[in-house]
Amino acid sequence: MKPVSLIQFLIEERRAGHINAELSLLIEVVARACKRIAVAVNKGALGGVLGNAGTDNVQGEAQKKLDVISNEILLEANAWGGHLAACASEEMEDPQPIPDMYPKGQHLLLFDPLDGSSNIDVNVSVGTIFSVLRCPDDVAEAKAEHFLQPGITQLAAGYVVYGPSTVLVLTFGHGTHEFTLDREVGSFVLSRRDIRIPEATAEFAINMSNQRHWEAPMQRYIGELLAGKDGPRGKDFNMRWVASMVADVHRILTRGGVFYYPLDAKITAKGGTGKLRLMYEANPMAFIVEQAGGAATTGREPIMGVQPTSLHQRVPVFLGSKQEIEQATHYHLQADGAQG
Ligand SMILES: O=P(O)(O)OC[C@H]1O[C@](O)(COP(=O)(O)O)[C@@H](O)[C@@H]1O
Ligand SMILES: [Mg+2]
Ligand SMILES: [Mg+2]
Repeated sequence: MKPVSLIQFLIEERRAGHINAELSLLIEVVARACKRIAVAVNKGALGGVLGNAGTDNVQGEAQKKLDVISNEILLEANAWGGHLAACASEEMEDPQPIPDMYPKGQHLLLFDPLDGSSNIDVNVSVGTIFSVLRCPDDVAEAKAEHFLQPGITQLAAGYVVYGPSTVLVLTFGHGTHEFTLDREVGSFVLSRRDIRIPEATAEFAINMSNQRHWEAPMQRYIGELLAGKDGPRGKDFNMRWVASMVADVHRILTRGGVFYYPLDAKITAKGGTGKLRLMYEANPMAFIVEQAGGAATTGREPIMGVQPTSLHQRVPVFLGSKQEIEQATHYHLQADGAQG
């Protein structure tokens, strides 16, 4: 079979009426920016890109040099094309409108420029996550409030994993597709069309060090997985935790599995609502996973049904193989019912 490039795929999607020319350009621009990020990540110590930037982001987290570099690459690439009204990022408190000197478009782009920051310095996979929304009509200057749309309204979502190979995964709501970067040619080439996540799995991903802080239904669910063949589930489960959501989700899209970042007492004690960010981590990943036949909830409701109230809002994240996500969500709702 002849290789299908990302550009060719985007043309096909336009012909099928799944996207318009502006969204196609937006994806091309994001993919090009991610190729530049891949080069920076790949240079590592030789490019002087490792280590801390010496600044904190809006969430009070120490920024790595690559967090800042990746954010700048994405902003610069997207400023001029006429395909966007504004960008919002994990690394910026407020959205950045397209400068007045450039034409404005109809789309809003949200991104986590570098996901898995703690893995940068140890040469483990990191990534970029993005989500695309439509800017409401008649908005002269897009502000945070215009981004506050539930995940169900996303027009596109994707991520790029910078691992042994650089891989882009994309959805427009018509299946989830994977492209691998051909470094010699410099283009993304379709490597899997219409990815499917198996409904059942025997592999889970969670940061077990938080176990004692979890809510009772989470303790119960993971306890049953750990009990394996001897417990109520009657089968053994394996565990993986990369600590880069992109890499953990990519494994799930490759061989099935589930990923959990539940609420815990450490988070709630600080008034928090989760660890992962709704608008540029949870929503795009939920869209990608659901389009591949998986499920994505907060443990209580579908992630993409959550009405955002702020740009950097955090939510618990349960996603992956359907049967497990349904079971874990059922335990939470059952516990809520018993309490209420
Ligand atoms: O430090 P922990 O608890 O293992 O958390 C890891 C999680 O945090 C994240 O790194 C958060 O993303 P950022 O690196 O973009 O802040 C996820 O990718 C990952 O799943
Ligand atoms: Mg992240
Ligand atoms: Mg990040």
